[in-house]
Amino acid sequence: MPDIAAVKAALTAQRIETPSWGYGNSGTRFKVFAQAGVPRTVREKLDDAAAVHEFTGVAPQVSLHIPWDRTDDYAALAAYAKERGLELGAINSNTFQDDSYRLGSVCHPDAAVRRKAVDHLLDCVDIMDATGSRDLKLWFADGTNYPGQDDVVGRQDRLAESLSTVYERLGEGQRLLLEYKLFEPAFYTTDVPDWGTSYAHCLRLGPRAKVVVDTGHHAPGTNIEFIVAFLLREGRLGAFDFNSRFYADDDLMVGSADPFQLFRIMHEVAKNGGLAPETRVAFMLDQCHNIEAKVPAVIRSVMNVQEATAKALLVDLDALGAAQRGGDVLAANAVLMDAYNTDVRPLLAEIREERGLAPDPVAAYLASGRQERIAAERVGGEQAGWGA
Ligand SMILES: O=C[C@H](O)[C@H](O)[C@H](O)[C@H](O)CO
Ligand SMILES: [Zn+2]
Ligand SMILES: [Zn+2]
Repeated sequence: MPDIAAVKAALTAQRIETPSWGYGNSGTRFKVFAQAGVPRTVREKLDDAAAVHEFTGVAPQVSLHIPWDRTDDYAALAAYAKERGLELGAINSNTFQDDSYRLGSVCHPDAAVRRKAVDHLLDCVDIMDATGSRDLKLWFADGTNYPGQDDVVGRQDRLAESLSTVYERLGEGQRLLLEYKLFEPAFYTTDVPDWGTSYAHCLRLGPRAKVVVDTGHHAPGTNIEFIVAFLLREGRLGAFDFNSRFYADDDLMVGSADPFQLFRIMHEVAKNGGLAPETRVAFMLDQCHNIEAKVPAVIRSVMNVQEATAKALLVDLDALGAAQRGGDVLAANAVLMDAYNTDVRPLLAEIREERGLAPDPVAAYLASGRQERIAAERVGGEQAGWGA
């Protein structure tokens, strides 16, 4: 049976990184709904991230997205975050919102456009030097919409060349994380469409290049936990972009669409050393709260990851191993389902209370009146959102 003290220690040590853009306005091509109290500045986004950490105790890092979070003094921004108990986490590049990237960025046929994209990526590494961030997170919208539009191998050559230029620039302790995505905004080929393509480029680059698994970026029915287990075995799982979806890259609250899938993923993570600090897997959220209140939604998402992790840590690995070695299919499956069907909310409430936190962070946040306060204070100015 799992050692409860060890389970509690692992849950207390968990670190979940929240996305700055999750606090801003977001939507779809049909509508971006503005909400009262939405941040207007990167510092107000950090204030919201600090509130999530204040109520959950396990969200001390926040990812930035450049240029959405561009500022004049990143060292000062890091100090602002530190004063609020936060660290600036992954730096996300953005080579998908400039007109010159219509036919791609690092894979674009035109060398001048590729140069522009690579210069932006190098700027992001400069920002990492200033913020103390260790991870450069790269997602490319690059791809094609019609057969024949461009040369598949040619685009891979351009991608490899661009990535190696950036990899060479990485400083001490810094990593390059390459995110894949099946489709959107490209609808025929995507230049980094799946884990295999990202993994192959990472192998070619070197040991500090790792794969990002965004849980919304797979074809329906993909066994994501297999990919996670494989990458952990290879030492190439760099990070998660957690969210959930019913159809495509819906970016809904992690665990809201398929909590069993999240549990299966966290089972492979916990079982294969993915929670160990030295493995350096970053657990990030990548979500957009188009219609729901944003800070409570991020708090709920952090709790969903905690619950899936707690269930995964309660798997009786000895019993599971024995059943697997004995070929006892039903017993092996039952071991996992026992853990999954365990209500871990009392355990998590107990851990929070032992840390001086409220047992139910969402209820405590809503009762704090902070949501009403920021809605009253954050009037005027331009609300943050995609592209703002
Ligand atoms: O679909 C886009 C990817 O998930 C990226 O991680 C992107 O940078 C992020 O979603 C912000 O839009
Ligand atoms: Zn993502
Ligand atoms: Zn995505």
